[in-house]
Amino acid sequence: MGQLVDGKWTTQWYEPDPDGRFVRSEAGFRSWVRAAGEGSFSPADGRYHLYVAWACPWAHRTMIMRALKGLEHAIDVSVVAPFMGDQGWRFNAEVEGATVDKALGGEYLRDVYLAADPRCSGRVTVPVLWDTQQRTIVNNESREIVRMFDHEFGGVARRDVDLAPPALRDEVERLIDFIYEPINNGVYRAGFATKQGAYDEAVTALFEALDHVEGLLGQQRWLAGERMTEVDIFLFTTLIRFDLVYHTHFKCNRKRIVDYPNLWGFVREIYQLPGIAKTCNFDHIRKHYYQSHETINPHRIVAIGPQLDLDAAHGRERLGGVAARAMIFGE
Ligand SMILES: N[C@@H](CCC(=O)N[C@@H](CS)C(=O)NCC(=O)O)C(=O)O
Repeated sequence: MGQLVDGKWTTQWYEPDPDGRFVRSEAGFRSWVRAAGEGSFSPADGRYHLYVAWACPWAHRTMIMRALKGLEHAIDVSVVAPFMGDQGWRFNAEVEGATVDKALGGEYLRDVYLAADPRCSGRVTVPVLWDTQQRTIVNNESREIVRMFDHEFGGVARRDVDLAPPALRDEVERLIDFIYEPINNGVYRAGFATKQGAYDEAVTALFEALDHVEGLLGQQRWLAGERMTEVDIFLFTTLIRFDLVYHTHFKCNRKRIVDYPNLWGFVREIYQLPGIAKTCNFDHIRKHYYQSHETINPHRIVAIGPQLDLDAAHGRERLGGVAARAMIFGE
């Protein structure tokens, strides 16, 4: 684990605030691909390249949106190896499920950042959307990459589905914000806390939010109501990792997701959609978390984890609403 400072790699762990709280830094590349042709990044088949880690919930969001929109043919993907050591994310095609850097051929993910900006400073994170034409990073913030795939690649995408439609847009934004701090980032805030008070604060807010969402998903099929939207993907990528790693490794162990009938059914409905199971690499998820965070797990032992029956009937039809399979795949 490390970061770039003025183009130089430094090996340093996350710096907590004085109260031991984990502080996540802002993504640095924030340009947009625009369908309307404003600006210099326009959508095109084969032009953009996506860098991901199968382990990472933020990268996972973009892989799910790519699959649901039918963008696999248009946006190729390079996958880093699960272990993130002192040198940061690394490409190693000898590890099953990982690839070389197909766009640039470098050894480390930081080489992609340095190709975009030789004097780059900041954390070297996945996901990264790379433009093969201008040879630069367009964006490295998952929320924005998801939105671009959803709205800006219409001419290229094989499936005509909108997961943040105008009538629901404000509600989707509100819900994305609502789940971000206590849930998506909350598991990290619990896991990376270096003082008891910081951990207590994070883990309490996390389970309060999960309890709330459990109640909501007992009344309606999706977070924004009748139909699946982007925010359901954002919740899913945290929940699918929860019982395997966050529960044990990040000490989020008041309950498991399987103990929440509505959350667990919700996870299964999304997991069972065409193309989603193959975006869930449980081997990379387990190895990445348990092996990479030496301060939390110094001997890097990978915990066995529970056996999850993700293919069991999800039973979400009883809530009415729109089945995602019908909405997206017309089945
Ligand atoms: N805000 C970013 C966060 C991305 C992020 O933190 N990714 C993690 C992997 S789960 C990473 O690459 N961390 C490397 C580091 O912090 O050095 C997003 O949502 O895209």
